[in-house]
Amino acid sequence: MVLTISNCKDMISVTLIILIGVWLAKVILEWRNRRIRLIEFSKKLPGPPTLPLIGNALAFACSSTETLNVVTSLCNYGPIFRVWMGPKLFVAITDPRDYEVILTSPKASHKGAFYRFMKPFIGEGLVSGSGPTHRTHRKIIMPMLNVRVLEVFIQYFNEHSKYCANQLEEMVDTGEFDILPFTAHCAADITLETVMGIPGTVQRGGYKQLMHWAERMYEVIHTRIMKVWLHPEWIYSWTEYRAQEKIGQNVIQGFTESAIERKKKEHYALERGALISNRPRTMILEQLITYVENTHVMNDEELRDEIYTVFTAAQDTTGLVSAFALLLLGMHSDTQDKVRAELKDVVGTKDITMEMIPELKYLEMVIKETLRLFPIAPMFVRELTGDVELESCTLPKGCSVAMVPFVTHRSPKYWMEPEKFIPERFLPENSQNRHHYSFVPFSAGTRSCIGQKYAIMSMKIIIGTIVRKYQITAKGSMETIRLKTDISVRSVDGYKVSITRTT
Ligand code: HEM
Repeated sequence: MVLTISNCKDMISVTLIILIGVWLAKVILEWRNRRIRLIEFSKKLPGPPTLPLIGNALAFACSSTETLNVVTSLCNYGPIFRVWMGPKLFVAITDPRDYEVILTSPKASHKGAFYRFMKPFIGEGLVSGSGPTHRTHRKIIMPMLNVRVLEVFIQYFNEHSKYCANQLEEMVDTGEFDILPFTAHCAADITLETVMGIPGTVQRGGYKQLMHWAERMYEVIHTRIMKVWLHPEWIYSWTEYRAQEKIGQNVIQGFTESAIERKKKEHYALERGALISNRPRTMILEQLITYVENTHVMNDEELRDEIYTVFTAAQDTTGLVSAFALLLLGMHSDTQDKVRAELKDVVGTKDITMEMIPELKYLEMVIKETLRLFPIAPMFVRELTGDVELESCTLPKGCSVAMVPFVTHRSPKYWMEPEKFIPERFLPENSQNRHHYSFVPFSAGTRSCIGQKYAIMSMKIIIGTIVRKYQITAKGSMETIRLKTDISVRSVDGYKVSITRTT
């Protein structure tokens, strides 16, 4: 038989079709087996009754004021339980021993699928990305927040905190007001300066659009995560949320790109000697540009997403936790007096220096206690890339694991009088018998917060500068603070305080 070219082509096509068919069948079979395994495993766990197709999704389709109540009440199913969000299995855990296993396991370093809803705003930056690119970028960015760098940043922490305290002058003896806009704008100026390397003028009324979207973005992301019918792209793209997302994306990306362009021009001008600066190039964006120009390890898009990720991760959190801490100090005047006495002792009337930071021990306990009661990330999720063995069971590959610090931080199993604000519980002698992972406001392990030192330092200076100058009072008590969540934990009624000058 003569083998013609067309015969040959036919044979190749048939072979290709067979190979693709075999590969497809293998993929489908593996997927089916994985699903059967997940379903069988889920049957062994306690959890709320499920509906066909949507599972428990309706329980989460609630308002942001109800989300934490829903999650807290689900935790009554025990330290490990299951929830189905449509086709996705979530195993929720609240035991610190299980946190330790998950947070230190290389098979649990992938962020859950829902983090992809953050991508329109922060791309695949450190918070939302996973895999080898994430590991490389983390290795590059983490050392950029070292002590030597923080020594340069402290000047900006002080400068903007003092501006904030001066702005509060106009609120003295005027009655109740919300302190969050003051601390949030102060934190924004600090982060603009130290992360982007550009003058922070939010407290002077600058960057209004950016600030609006920096906050609104979390509400949009949270809504999509919680409402399972908004997950498919073909539905979401028809909604008002997508239209809003586009506007926010343009503002955020436009702002970040122009900051990068300015800094790149500055970088080249300094290289050419056309510009002279007496300041070290330590702001995160400046460090990153120098690194990328030398190594070409990130493209422009990655650089943009990483820098905005660090900006928002630092700004939203430090402003919010400072407001919570001031609210709590307003409700606990004895604690506030102790903080002020320590500040008088350690700092006097000077600026807070690097050497003074570790000496502000009581203030640190106040910040930790605030983070215990109001962990900014009330829950974090990992997707397992392999089986992981806990004490009680083996979690199967492919399931999502939700850790719930909001519940663990308030559990009577690990904390005495958990609903009370008692900073002294963080004294070394009172912490000895506590499991290390019972307090995880910054997460832990390979995906822990890279800005922990920056955060504690900047918050000590924001809170310390305000408390030195003003006596704060707040009505109500811990029990009366109503909470909502839009990724972060927030107070429904704001952070209402009154201030008078300290004598
Ligand atoms: C009170 C302040 C802060 C709190 C409570 C906090 C908390 C957290 C938590 C819980 C995570 C893990 C989130 C998850 O697994 O989904 C995280 C990650 C992260 N944080 Fe923070 N953070 C704070 C401040 C900061 C600051 C000041 C920066 C930067 C200067 C920063 C940068 C980051 C980054 C880049 C990640 C992602 C790390 C990774 O996955 O590799 N954070 N933070």
